[in-house]
Parts: sequence; C-alpha cells; structure tokens
Amino acid sequence: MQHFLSVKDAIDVQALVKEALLYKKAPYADKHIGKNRTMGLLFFNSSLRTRLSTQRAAQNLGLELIVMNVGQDGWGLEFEDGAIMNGNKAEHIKEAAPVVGQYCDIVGIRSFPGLVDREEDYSEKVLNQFVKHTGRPIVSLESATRHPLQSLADLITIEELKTKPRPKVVLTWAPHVKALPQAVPNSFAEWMNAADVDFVITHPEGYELAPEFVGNAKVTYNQKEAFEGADFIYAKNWSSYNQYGQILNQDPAWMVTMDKMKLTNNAKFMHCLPVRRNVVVEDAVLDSPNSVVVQQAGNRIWSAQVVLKQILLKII
Ligand SMILES: CCC[C@H](NC(C)=O)C(=O)O
Ligand SMILES: NC(=O)OP(=O)(O)O
Repeated sequence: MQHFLSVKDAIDVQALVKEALLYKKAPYADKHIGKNRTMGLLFFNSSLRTRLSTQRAAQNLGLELIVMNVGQDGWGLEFEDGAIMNGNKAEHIKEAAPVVGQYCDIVGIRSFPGLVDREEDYSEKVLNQFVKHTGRPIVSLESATRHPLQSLADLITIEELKTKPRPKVVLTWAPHVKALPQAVPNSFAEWMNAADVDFVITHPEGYELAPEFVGNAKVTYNQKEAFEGADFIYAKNWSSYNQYGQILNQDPAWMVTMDKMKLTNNAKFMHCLPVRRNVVVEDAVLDSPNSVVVQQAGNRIWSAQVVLKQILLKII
C-alpha cells in the first residue's frame, strides 16, 4: 500500500478487517515495525478521534510522531500553480510539502472541503497536491470527499457485531445546524458497496450523494421504510451535493428516535462522532445498549494501525 486515500487503496478489504481484529487482540504484535520512522499528522481542521487514535496506532507500531495544526500554527498555503503570491498566502505547497517530506516518513493530512466550489473540492486539490509534492506515503485523515480510516473502522465494527452473514446496513441522513461535508457518507457508501452487506441510503430529496459513491446502494426518501428490519443504523448529516454545500432541510422529523429504532431488527446505532445530541439523534438512542458509537470510535485505533502497517511494509 503506497497511499491510503480511499477504499481503492485497500487491495483486500476483508483481509484488512481481519488483520485489524487481530491487532485488537494483540495491539503490540508489530511493536518494532515502525522503529526509527516518523509519522507527521497535519490537521487543517479540528479533530478528537482521528488525532488521538492515529497517534495511538502509530505508537503501537513503534513510530515516532509529529502532530501539527497547520491551519493555525503553520503559514497560509497557496495551492494554485503559477499563483502570483502577493496576497495573504506566505508559502506555496510546492515548498511546504517536500519540506514536510524531509521530516516525516509517512504523512497524514486532514483537510475538509470549502463547500463552495464543488469542482475544486471533488478534485481533491489539497490532498492531491500533498500526494504530488511530499514524496512520501500520504494517509487521509479526512479529505474533501472521503474519510477512509473512519469507514474502515465502521466496517470493522459491523463485522465484529453482525449476527447474520449479510446484515442490512442503513445510512440515514439526519438534521444538523451547520453545512457539513459529504466525506463521511461518501466514504461509508463506497466501503459498504465493497462489503457483503444489504446497503440502503435514506435522505430527504435534494441530498442525493454523488453517483460514483452511491454505486449499487438502494436509495429511498422514506426513512421509516428504510429502517424496517435494519441490523445497523448509521446516522450522519451532510450538506447538499447537487445544490453544493447548501442546507435544504433541517426537518427534526429526520432525527433518529427510539420509535424509529423499534422498526429495526434490534439494530445497533452507529455514528462517526462528534454528534449533536437531540438534533441528529435523541438522547434515549445514544444512551441505549444498542448504541455502539464508543466501540466504533475505539476501532479507529485498529483501522489506522492495520493501514500504517501496510504502508510501513512498503518502505522498510
Ligand atoms: C468526523 C466528522 C467530521 C465532520 N464533522 C463536523 C462536525 O465537522 C464531518 O461531518 O465531516
Ligand atoms: N470521527 C472522527 O473522525 O472524529 P474527529 O473528527 O474527532 O477526528
């Protein structure tokens, strides 16, 4: 594995999941594989889980770490080729990225979309400039259109908790007070389409995800119909793709409630976190034994650890 940017970088998804579950039983099995190597984690946006779980995974493999809030602590970066840099951007990515590559053997990047220019966001301009100029393996810590470490952890969670060979997994839109990226649902959808699950996406009209991510998923505007017989409910808000970055609907009728969970096959409730209680999902669901959001977050360690191992095997 050279880079980890999407499900396409996972040659065998099921093998990755199995190896991650082995790490969950034996976290230090490869404690020395990262000896004398350094991973840099560059955050252009906030993070709790990704920041902490990726550090823990790296430490489990013996990697040294450098963590930086580039958005606050670094220089304003210019990503446009040929730009005349007479504005407020002090440094070009063409210098910043290879310099980071001088200090780090592997580089993780978190850079959310601007949610203004769909073409720019969906071209993954920021992530791809780091891939092009750093000269090192790049791991996405959530980019403009995907969150692969989250999605691998989501699949690990489904695999360890499923009670049937092919569970029904429902990705449901839920309301939010801010316009959020499509990265998490896009990524969840492409990983579910690569897994052996009965995958359904439900959202209000106007929140259709990009077709390349929806793939073969069943899509319905009827949330209650989608919940019927579900084994896993994965809730997430996202802003409109078609009316890019817009909030079209804040209808609290789409909030996940205990009444809706009763339509399911005793489904587990999943969310990548952070979650807005009583906006996205009511307290009763999050406080119920069916909520697995903490276990799901714990699986981010094993998701990152199995990916970093695959990358280290290519560079040592
Ligand atoms: C892991 C989720 C990160 C981000 N969430 C927020 C609140 O910005 C999102 O929705 O993509
Ligand atoms: N789920 C997730 O990536 O959480 P953070 O944004 O806190 O890292």
